[in-house]
Amino acid sequence: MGKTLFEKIWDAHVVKTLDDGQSLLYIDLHLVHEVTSPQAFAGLRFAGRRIRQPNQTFATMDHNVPTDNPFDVRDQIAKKQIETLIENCREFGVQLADLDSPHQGIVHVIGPELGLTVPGKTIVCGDSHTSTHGAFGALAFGIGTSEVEHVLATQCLWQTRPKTLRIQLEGSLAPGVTSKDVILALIAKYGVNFGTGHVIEFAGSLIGTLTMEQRMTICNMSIEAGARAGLMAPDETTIAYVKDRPHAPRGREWDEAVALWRELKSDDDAVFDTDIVFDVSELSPQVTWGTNPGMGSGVDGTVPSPEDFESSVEQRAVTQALEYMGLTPGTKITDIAVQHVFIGSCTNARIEDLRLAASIVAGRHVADGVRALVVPGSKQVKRQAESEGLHEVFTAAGFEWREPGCSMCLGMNPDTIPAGERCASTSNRNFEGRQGRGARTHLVSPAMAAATALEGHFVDVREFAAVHEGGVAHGTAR
Ligand SMILES: CC(C)[C@H](C(=O)O)[C@@H](O)C(=O)O
Ligand code: SF4
Repeated sequence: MGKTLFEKIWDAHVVKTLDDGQSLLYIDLHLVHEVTSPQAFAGLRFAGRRIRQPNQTFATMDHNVPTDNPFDVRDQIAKKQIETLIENCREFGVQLADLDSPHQGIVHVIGPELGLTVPGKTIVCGDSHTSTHGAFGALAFGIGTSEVEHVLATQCLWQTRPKTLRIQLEGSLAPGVTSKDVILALIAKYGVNFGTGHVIEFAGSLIGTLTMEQRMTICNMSIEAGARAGLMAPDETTIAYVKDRPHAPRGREWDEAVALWRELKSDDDAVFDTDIVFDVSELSPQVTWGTNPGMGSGVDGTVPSPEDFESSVEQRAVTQALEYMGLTPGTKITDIAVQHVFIGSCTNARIEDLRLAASIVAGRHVADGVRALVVPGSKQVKRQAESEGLHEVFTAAGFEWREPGCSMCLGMNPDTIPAGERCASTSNRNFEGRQGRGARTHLVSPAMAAATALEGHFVDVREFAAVHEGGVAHGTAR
């Protein structure tokens, strides 16, 4: 019997397996940020240990960074975490994309950008959206702070072998529908737990048509389906993306690596624990109406009623969600007005996301009463966007143009939404209080966020001329 992609990477990294099924995995890349690392470094220091492989450890700061002025950290806890990361990296010899580094940015944006993320690697970070890196055919998952310490000290990690789930994405996306809509629709259909205990391999004919950035958006949110990780087999698009990036292999090492990467795919006769086929051709742009990423519908839909759901557990969850969100069943999604729009986060703050949003707002203006923010995912994304003049398109339209960081994705820095107000957000989580106490988050694609900012309420981006003129085909607008 053949092997799945996951099994190939897993088997190549197992150092030893115990009778109870736990395996010790070798970790190729350990990404670190300021929020989940302080106790881990403190533990190392306490035990008098050093880092096993400092060259395979890379740190950045993102969650706490104020995006109006990164050097003016007003919050004392944030300041302490940022300073502590700087000290820890110095003491333990870890490479750090500091606030003044040209490489600083959201950890899941900079890993791929710098060529740290490559096919076949095992990648961990004390952060759930580490699943993003799976788009390269790397086995990448989030770990807790005590595991961060374990990996720092040993470069290994104990894990139970997850099950495998394949999702075959078939068909092609309509103009204005993006990979963000694919993952939101999948989670809306199957729920936030369907991936629990599994590593998802996204396969099917759609993947080959997507850019790396679009693929990352899907893998980023596989964690919101409950999965341990999301994976996609590397192909020529992956290889072209990685080539010549600062940390990518070079010369003979590159040739050898590419030869191995071309073998990294599930064998034809590989068997998955679960197999799903999902047709994307009829998808509409998605908008979440509730308080988990699975509570969503097409923009052409309406807010559901608790009675539309079968189980009493779901009915209660929906009742509570609608109350928190201040929504009435039957309301058209397009009748929901927003006061804030956030284009950013590790899900959708890469250059293609910004190009797509800019193509929609170009020459137009943000609606009255709407505050709109664009927060590039990294310094590199920001530089690239500015070299293309995108910042001018955004600022002329009334958007704020910020410095890189997690920003409004979560309320750990000054960018928050006031209680009771509504935000169309390109991020990945819409939990209660996620963007600030009492804040109401609606998850959407960058195209939808841009269109919503202009109208002041949700609107079907497929009605925008830019979508049809410039070929805003699932997010590749230039
Ligand atoms: C702060 C961090 C631990 C957290 C995570 O693990 O995902 C954050 O990045 C998030 O998106 O909620
Ligand atoms: S951008 Fe949001 S989801 Fe991504 S790492 Fe930061 S807080 Fe987490």
